[in-house]
Amino acid sequence: MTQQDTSTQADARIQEETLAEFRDAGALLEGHFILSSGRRSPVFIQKMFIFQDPARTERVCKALARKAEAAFGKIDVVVSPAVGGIVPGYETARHLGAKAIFVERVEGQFELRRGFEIPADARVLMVEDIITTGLSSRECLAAIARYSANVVGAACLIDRSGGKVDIGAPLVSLAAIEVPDYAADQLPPELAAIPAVKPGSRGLVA
Ligand SMILES: O=P(O)(O)OC[C@H]1O[C@H](OP(=O)(O)OP(=O)(O)O)[C@H](O)[C@@H]1O
Ligand SMILES: O=C(O)c1cc(=O)[nH]c(=O)[nH]1
Ligand SMILES: [Mg+2]
Repeated sequence: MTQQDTSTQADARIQEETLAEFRDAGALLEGHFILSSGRRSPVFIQKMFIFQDPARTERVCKALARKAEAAFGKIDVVVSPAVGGIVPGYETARHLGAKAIFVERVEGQFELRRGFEIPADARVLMVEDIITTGLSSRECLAAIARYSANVVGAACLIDRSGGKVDIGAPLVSLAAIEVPDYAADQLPPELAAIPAVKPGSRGLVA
């Protein structure tokens, strides 16, 4: 067996364990969901059902830290997009021995606030919770780029594009699965028949 076979098997095991954590947490929801990108899906991965359980969060983020470290080496600073990225960013940073900071939306645009800074020589990892189209990740990376930071890679818990998305930085995920989503004006009839809900925070007004 080659080294590549061994790492493919390890990745498959990590993917199974990660999906089992989400399933056991009741985080794999079915219905009609409006995603952050505006696309619609019959499936929503409610990551907060993982993050409300510190022990479960520790297990998945420890695995993400090990995978990110193997791919990108030493990390000094983890930057995550609020809201969903804050908890996994912090917990992954804890296992990497790195700092954890986040960008948040100010009039719709991600910015570093609260006095957060990225040292010029820091090796930065962007940590997302779930990636669908990669829009939020690209916006987060664009915000980080304004600080001339050295982004060495990105990591997420679940990549819903099945590994197809290009966020403009090398990406590792614990699980890469293809989940269907549709343009709002191209809904299959069974989805159109269900009232839509929007669980995420993009575009929320107080
Ligand atoms: O790859 P994308 O198409 O951008 O979708 C994924 C993004 O959607 C969710 O965030 P959302 O904006 O819904 O808000 P949240 O972080 O508060 O959950 C999730 O946390 C990712 O940031
Ligand atoms: O695309 C999204 O907005 C999205 C999908 C998903 O399954 N979970 C989530 O938190 N966001
Ligand atoms: Mg988010």
